[in-house]
Formats: sequence, C-alpha cells, structure tokens
Amino acid sequence: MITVDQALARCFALCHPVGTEEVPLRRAAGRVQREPATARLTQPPFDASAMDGYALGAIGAPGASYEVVGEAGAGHAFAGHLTPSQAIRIFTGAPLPEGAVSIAIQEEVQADGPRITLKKGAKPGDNIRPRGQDFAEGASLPVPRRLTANDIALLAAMNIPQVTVARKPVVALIATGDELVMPGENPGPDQIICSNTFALAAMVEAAGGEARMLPIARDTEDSLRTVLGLAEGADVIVTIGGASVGDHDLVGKVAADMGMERAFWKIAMRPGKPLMAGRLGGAVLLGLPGNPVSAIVCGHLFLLPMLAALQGLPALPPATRKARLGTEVGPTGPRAHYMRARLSNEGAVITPFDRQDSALLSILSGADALLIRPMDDGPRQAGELAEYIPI
Ligand SMILES: Nc1nc2c(c(=O)[nH]1)N[C@H]1C(S)=C(S)[C@@H](COP(=O)(O)OP(=O)(O)OC[C@H]3O[C@@H](n4cnc5c(N)ncnc54)[C@H](O)[C@@H]3O)O[C@H]1N2
Ligand code: MOO
Repeated sequence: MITVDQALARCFALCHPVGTEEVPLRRAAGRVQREPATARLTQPPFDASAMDGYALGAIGAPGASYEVVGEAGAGHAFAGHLTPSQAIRIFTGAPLPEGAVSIAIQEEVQADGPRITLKKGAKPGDNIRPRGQDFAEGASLPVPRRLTANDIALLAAMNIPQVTVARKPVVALIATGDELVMPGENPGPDQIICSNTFALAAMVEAAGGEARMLPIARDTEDSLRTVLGLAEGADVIVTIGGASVGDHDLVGKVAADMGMERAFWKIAMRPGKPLMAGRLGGAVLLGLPGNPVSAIVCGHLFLLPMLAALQGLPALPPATRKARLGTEVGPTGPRAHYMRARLSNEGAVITPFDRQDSALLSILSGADALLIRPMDDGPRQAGELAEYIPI
C-alpha cells in the first residue's frame, strides 16, 4: 500500500487548474484570485488628519497660540493656505490644508473664541497620515491568493470593483448504498441516514468549490452507472462508500468499466484505507470509504488540498502544527493513524479520544484536531511533541 504522501502526490498529478472568471467584489470572498489587480489610486490620496483637533501652520511649544481661520472635515477640504500663526479646526479624515505641519488633538488644546493655545508641544507630522502611507497607485496583492475578508477591504480601497478568480470547481458527490436514506426521510429497520455527504458538501463550499449532491446510488452496477453519468461536467467526482472489498463494493469495477484510469486504490492510512483515485472522462474521481469519519478525514487530507490545486494554489498537504501529548499513546503498525483529538491549554496539548471507530461522528464533532500518528511509530509518552492537523 502506498503512503499518504505518495497518494496525495498522485492526486495532485490528476488535478489541472480550472479556468478563470470575473466576479464582483461582493462575490469574491473565499475565491482564489488568479490575475493581479492593481490599485487605481493612492491611499490616502492626500495628507490627512488622523484625529479631531487643529491643523497648525507651525509647530509650537506648550503655550504657543494660533488664530483659527477655518475648518476642514472628511470630504470637505479647507481651500486656503495657513501661515505659521494660523490654525484650522480639523476632523479625522479631512485633507490637510496647505501650510499645515502638525495636528494638535483637541484634548491638548485650550480653545478660546477664535484663538487656541497648546497645552502640550506639537512636533512636525504629529497626527498626520501622509499621502500614500497605505498603498500607492499600481500596487497589487500577490496572486494566486485565497481572498479573505481583509483582502476584500483592501481591494475595495484600491477602487477595484471586480477581480479575476478561479472558476468554482464543480464537485459531484455520490453516496452509495442500499442502506442510505436522506435526512428527514423515514429509515427502514435496516437503513441509516446518509450523513458524510453533507459534511463534504460543506467543506467543498467553504473551500471555494460548488458541491452538487447527486441522488444516492443503490448497490447495483446499473444504479451506480446511472448516477456516475449524472456527474457529467463535474471537475471532481467524489463517490462515498462501496470502495472496499465486499460483494457490494462496486465503485472500482463500475468506474473501470466506464473508462476510469486508476491512479491508486488503498493506502496505508487509518481511517481511509480503501481510498481510490483516478480520472474518469474529464473529471478527477476520488473514491472515499463509506464510513462517515473515514470519508470526512479523507476529505480533509485529500479533497481540500486537491480543490486548492484545482483553483491554482500551490499543491501542498494540509498544514500541520505541533502540540504535546496529553496522554500516552500506543504503537501504530503498518498504517498511519489520523486520530480524532482535542486541543487544550490554548493549543499546547493534544489528547486523542479513547474511541476511534470510524463510524463515530459524535467523536468527530467533539474533535478540533487530527493527531497524526506516523506508520510504524512506537509508543509515545505524555508530554512528547506530536504533529496534528487542525480541523
Ligand atoms: N474484509 C474487509 N472489510 C473491510 C475492510 C477490509 O479491508 N477488509 N475495510 C474496512 C474499512 S477500513 C472501511 S473504511 C470500510 C469502507 O468500506 P466501503 O468504502 O466499501 O464503504 P461501505 O461498505 O459502503 O460503508 C461502510 C460503512 O459506512 C456507512 N456509510 C456508507 N455511506 C454512508 C453515508 N453516505 N453516510 C453515512 N454512512 C455511510 C455504511 O452504512 C457502512 O456502515 O470497509 C471496511 N470493511
Ligand atoms: O480505513 Mo477505514 O477508513 O479504517 O475505517
């Protein structure tokens, strides 16, 4: 069986970046900007006041006094030129008038009719935001880049109303199994509710993709072939279940009959051993194991990095961090073990749950990390450093 790293490298080799589209800023959060956009103006476009107070025509020591000759507010410049003995009333965001060298905040000024007197000395440049201190016309964000809310604010300030982003990769999600019914339906006595597809759809959408939840494929070759046919046009086809060695595990066979070129099947990982990947028509096919937690863990380890690569971001494994084990852990054996775990002490300590059966969604829901136990690792003591993936 190949390792997790080898499997991920083969998954990346199947992923070619999707094309681009222009979207308005309001639709750009979470998308991957692919082409640079340059600032159409300099910010601030003028020297501006950072505080409410007085713009002074000259610096001054405590006791210096000035004649107040006008007023400037945000959006309302003062047209005149200050001489050294003059000041104007000024508010935050207002353009600095010509001749102004410093701004005294109003709390540090004694106002008396048309005159002010400084209570504290004023130095050159005090409380002034110089023109261009944020960015200059022509500046741009490095791309490719997944746009955060903060990036969107910067792009807006740059007067960029729309950006060129990766088209949303379309991910067709196909649950398989006669035992499955959708949430809200009445399961028969031998049936359960289809769950992991909902997690995967949420993960895809949070990662900038478009999830298409197809009808559940039943455990017949015909049903699976029909539903796989419905995935036409998707960039990624994710099947869930039917990946193992049982008589009803049909995904590998049916996909092969339909022309899938298989990149691998089975990896040295727990949960997720029966993972499969390949190309089917124009799509990448990722065959996830059916156990709810196995499918979702494989979603974190494989599907999300593949979605990033499809959007044009670097092909990288999930980011890992380190924490100290909160308890001793046993040896691992021939498969790497991704254990549901909880972080404590502000992320300094990681403790895996006792129960790790890959059917336990309640444990997954209580976890905020996957503790990575490498394959063939020995027992580890509490306090030793270990790697984990935040989830
Ligand atoms: N003899 C062997 N049996 C199994 C092996 C093995 O190596 N030899 N591997 C085990 C491992 S590990 C896993 S993981 C599972 C994966 O099997 P499949 O991918 O074929 O999944 P299914 O059999 O279809 O389902 C497994 C389990 O998960 C439930 N399920 C399936 N889909 C969903 C869904 N969308 N939502 C909720 N639950 C789902 C299904 O009812 C089963 O209980 O195979 C082991 N067996
Ligand atoms: O590998 Mo299975 O995914 O352990 O449960």
